[in-house]
Amino acid sequence: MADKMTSILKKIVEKRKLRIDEAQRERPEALLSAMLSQRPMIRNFGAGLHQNAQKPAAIMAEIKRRSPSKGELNPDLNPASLAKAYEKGGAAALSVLTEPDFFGGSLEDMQAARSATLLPVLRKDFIFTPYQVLESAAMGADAILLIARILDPKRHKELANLASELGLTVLHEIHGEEEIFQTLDAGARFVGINNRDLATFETDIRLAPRMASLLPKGVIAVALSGIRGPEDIAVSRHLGVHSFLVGESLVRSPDPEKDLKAMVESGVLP
Ligand SMILES: O=C(O)c1ccccc1NCC(=O)[C@H](O)[C@H](O)COP(=O)(O)O
Repeated sequence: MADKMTSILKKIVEKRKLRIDEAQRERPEALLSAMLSQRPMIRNFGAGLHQNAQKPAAIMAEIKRRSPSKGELNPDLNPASLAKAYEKGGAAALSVLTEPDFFGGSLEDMQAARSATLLPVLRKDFIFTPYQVLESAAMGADAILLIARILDPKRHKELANLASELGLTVLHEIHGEEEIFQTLDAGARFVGINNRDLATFETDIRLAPRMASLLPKGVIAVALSGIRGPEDIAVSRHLGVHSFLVGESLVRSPDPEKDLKAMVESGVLP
């Protein structure tokens, strides 16, 4: 395990280890492998993401009940109806938090959201074991998140390779420049740049465009965290990032379909 984690990440990972032990007792690897033949047809997660200023913004709309930085966001959230609103609002994909202890999520939330729409789904979790990658595929995810900061380079590559063998797309998350090499070495095609500093919880929406300019051509940058509305999307697009992950502002919205539409349509160049 990488020794570059903030204290919140350490806490989440420690708790996750206990949950993985429980899951392995409940659904051993052999069972997950058997389930693979019955998983739903994989949806193309990467197809909707882009870095084209002329297209509407590509937005992964997130489903999360609470977070360490903001506490309860929407305790009454219904994953299926929120997913439908996101689909109508023009989401490129769904991102569903499945971590239970800090975000109130579950694999059931992911499955309910996915079944309600035709959108591809990212399992948003803290993944650091091959078991979790297999579990994601068996439980119907189309894509997984791999966070560079919680992985050492060897494990990062191993998990990315396994995901690809299982037909899953990987969104690689980085925050610091020093994580770029590790991520590219793991074969990244989609790199999520987290605008939120997980040591302080401060967000800076200019971070993603700055870091995106350091990525090689052909790698798609996705701005993660802290996007509050169409103005933030327009600023980021002006600075060169056109794909986004938006959580809190949509989850708290009284009309997520309308708000998402406004974000999707924001900052398109004529
Ligand atoms: O959001 C947190 O407090 C947090 C703390 C520790 C690890 C991860 C955390 N967030 C996960 C995310 O990456 C966000 O859910 C995602 O980028 C969406 O961000 P936002 O639009 O600001 O809700």
